[in-house]
Amino acid sequence: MKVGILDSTLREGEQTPGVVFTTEQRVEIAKALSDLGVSMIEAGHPAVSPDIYEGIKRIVKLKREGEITSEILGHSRAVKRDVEIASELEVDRIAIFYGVSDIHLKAKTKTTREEALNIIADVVQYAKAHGVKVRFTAEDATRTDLDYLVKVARTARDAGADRISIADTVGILYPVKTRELFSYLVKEVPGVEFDIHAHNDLGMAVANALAAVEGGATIIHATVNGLGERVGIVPLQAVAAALKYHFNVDVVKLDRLSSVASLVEKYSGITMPPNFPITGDYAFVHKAGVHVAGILNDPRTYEFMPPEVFGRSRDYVIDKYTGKHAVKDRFERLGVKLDDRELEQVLARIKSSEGTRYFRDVDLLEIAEEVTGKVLKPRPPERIEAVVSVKCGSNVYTTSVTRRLSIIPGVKEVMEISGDYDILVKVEARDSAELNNIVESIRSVKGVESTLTSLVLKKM
Ligand SMILES: CC(=O)SCCNC(=O)CCNC(=O)[C@H](O)C(C)(C)COP(=O)(O)OP(=O)(O)OC[C@H]1O[C@@H](n2cnc3c(N)ncnc32)[C@H](O)[C@@H]1OP(=O)(O)O
Ligand SMILES: O=C(O)CCC(=O)C(=O)O
Ligand SMILES: [Mg+2]
Repeated sequence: MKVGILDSTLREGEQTPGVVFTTEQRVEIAKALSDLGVSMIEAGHPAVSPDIYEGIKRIVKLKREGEITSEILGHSRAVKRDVEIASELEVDRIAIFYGVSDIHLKAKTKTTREEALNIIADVVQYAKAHGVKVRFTAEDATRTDLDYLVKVARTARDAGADRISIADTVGILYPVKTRELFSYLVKEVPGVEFDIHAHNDLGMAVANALAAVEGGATIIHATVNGLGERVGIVPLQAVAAALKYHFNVDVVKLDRLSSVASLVEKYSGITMPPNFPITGDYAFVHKAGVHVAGILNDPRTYEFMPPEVFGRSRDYVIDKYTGKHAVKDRFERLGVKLDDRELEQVLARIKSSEGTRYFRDVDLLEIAEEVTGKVLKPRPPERIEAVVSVKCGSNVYTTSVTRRLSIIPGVKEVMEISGDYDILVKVEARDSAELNNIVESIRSVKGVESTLTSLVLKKM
């Protein structure tokens, strides 16, 4: 199967409310995406602002120096000045978009269908005359009259575009319809390749992307963590995993997805929910007793692929949903031997402790000590705990920083305090690399001026 990823974190992703990348961040993200192995990077729309222009310039330089290998694209309206700005940067490809549904023609560009075809042909030819590859994007394609959409695609092709992006701009497709649409376009407009740009308004973007590929699309647009206008587009990590699972295609280096996701989380300020596919904190964490008993025998019972493929590891949590197999395993890992009767008693205590969200190892040891009447061997904590003191900038509303800090994964408690620092954050991490990521996330919150991190060495 021929399919690649166009990553649009730097263009569509930066259209997420509240997200702005600095030039440095843009370059760092582009480098990380290239190292990840995406085929194309939509690096931004250079006519939008001087910093985007500068960022793309530096990305193109890295491409020339061999530091970046993905194809670099600049976005552009069907406006000659936009094309000139993109082509002076010597990007590999200019992606020219034009809204082609009647709604867009009427409300935005105020053109007739015929006029729009002329504009598209004219601007695509103009870009080609600058010696650059051209993708034409039919914006709002999925609400466009199908016969007219075919005319648009043929016009762009005849003017020199070798790729056409079919944009589901308001995210209304569903998979069967998507496959039919792409099969039809591939048949009706030979001589070009198609991209799918799927928005996630109805939560079907990944499914639509796969359906488009079945219909003949060869490039999927995605963003890291699914960033983009409104609710965003196809999340890179989910679609990459789906392509691996269903078609055994490696579109990126899967074991690097997590680190790129963390990087974009840090720079975008948009935190991944813990239940986010593949790279969310809970993507490979199990809970129900039946599930844990299953995975202890064979992880395939409740995992579609091993977490190690994605550079992650498996875990399970203990609360009232737990069963004897999980508790037994947890105590074995802690090096504590309990007989069946003791395990049953521990389990009964866990189940009757209303409202407890997690039983950490230290809590389990405490219960086991009560049940057995023995002092059990204390052991070093298997998770690193730390306290991060945070100083806010002047004129910053501390409570708004507190709120933002409290949703960072790994943050367990946030307190506003008096004294040299303004906020105290208790964090918990699996290892020092994860602790470092959490502290970096704290430092990137708007309003945080400085931090001081203290490791917890012993707790009584
Ligand atoms: C679905 C998508 O996400 S497509 C990508 C959208 N990307 C962007 O909007 C990038 C960020 N945008 C910007 O920085 C600005 O909107 C700019 C620089 C592009 C244009 O700014 P301005 O000239 O101030 O115009 P403004 O944004 O208010 O309005 C858009 C104008 O572009 C026109 N336009 C919109 N789309 C297109 C297009 N694809 N081709 C040509 N003209 C277009 C509109 O008709 C309107 O023209 P008007 O000034 O004659 O009324
Ligand atoms: O250029 C594209 O492929 C897509 C443009 C866009 O972001 C959209 O229509 O949603
Ligand atoms: Mg879009």
